[in-house]
Amino acid sequence: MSAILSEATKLRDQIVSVGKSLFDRGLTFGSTGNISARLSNGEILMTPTNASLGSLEPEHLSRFSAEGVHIDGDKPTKEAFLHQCMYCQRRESGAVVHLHSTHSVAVSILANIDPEDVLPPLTAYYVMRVGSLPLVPYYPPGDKALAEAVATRAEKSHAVLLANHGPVVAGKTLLDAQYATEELEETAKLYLLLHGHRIRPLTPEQRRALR
Ligand SMILES: O=C(CO)COP(=O)(O)O
Ligand SMILES: [Zn+2]
Repeated sequence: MSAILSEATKLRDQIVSVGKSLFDRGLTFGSTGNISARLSNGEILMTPTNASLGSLEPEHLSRFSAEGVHIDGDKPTKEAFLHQCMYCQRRESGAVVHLHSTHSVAVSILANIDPEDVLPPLTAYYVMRVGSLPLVPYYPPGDKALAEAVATRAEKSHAVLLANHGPVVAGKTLLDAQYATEELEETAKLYLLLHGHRIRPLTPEQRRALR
């Protein structure tokens, strides 16, 4: 019991510090974005709705039972169902990060992107941390249909891009999810920087060698 309590305390503190780090570096803004992390007993901690990731408070995080019932804490993010869908599809995941990071959102608005895999394999780290990135069709934030559309793609990829909205990334740990989300944002930035230039992405062979 006390082991799970100290695990929960550590995870709460980690969600707060990751949120602040992402917010302070402009990776999300206002009250956009949400973070969740799963405890070893299956409970899930989530950021509250309308909270700034820059000023989260550990004791105010929303807590869900392993069965998905809101137990305590503030009213959860409106994307709670989306986070739960991600965990259902990816049993090994310990955390999910969703941001409105500018370059990723910009790419999610481009016409003529490949909905099966939005970004080319520009760098090794993108391939290693993100891999493939399906586009989820547009639905309003918090819509159950958005969560269901994420679920159908999450089986194949731990990272998805919500059209005209932003990325959702699952990771084994919160740091894994954070780093992959950051890698995705930097790669989206590179992709936009390279617009109009002839590019030389990694070859299929180079990509395969990184797996
Ligand atoms: O990013 C968001 C919705 O997609 C923010 O919503 P919440 O404030 O409810 O977490
Ligand atoms: Zn959002």
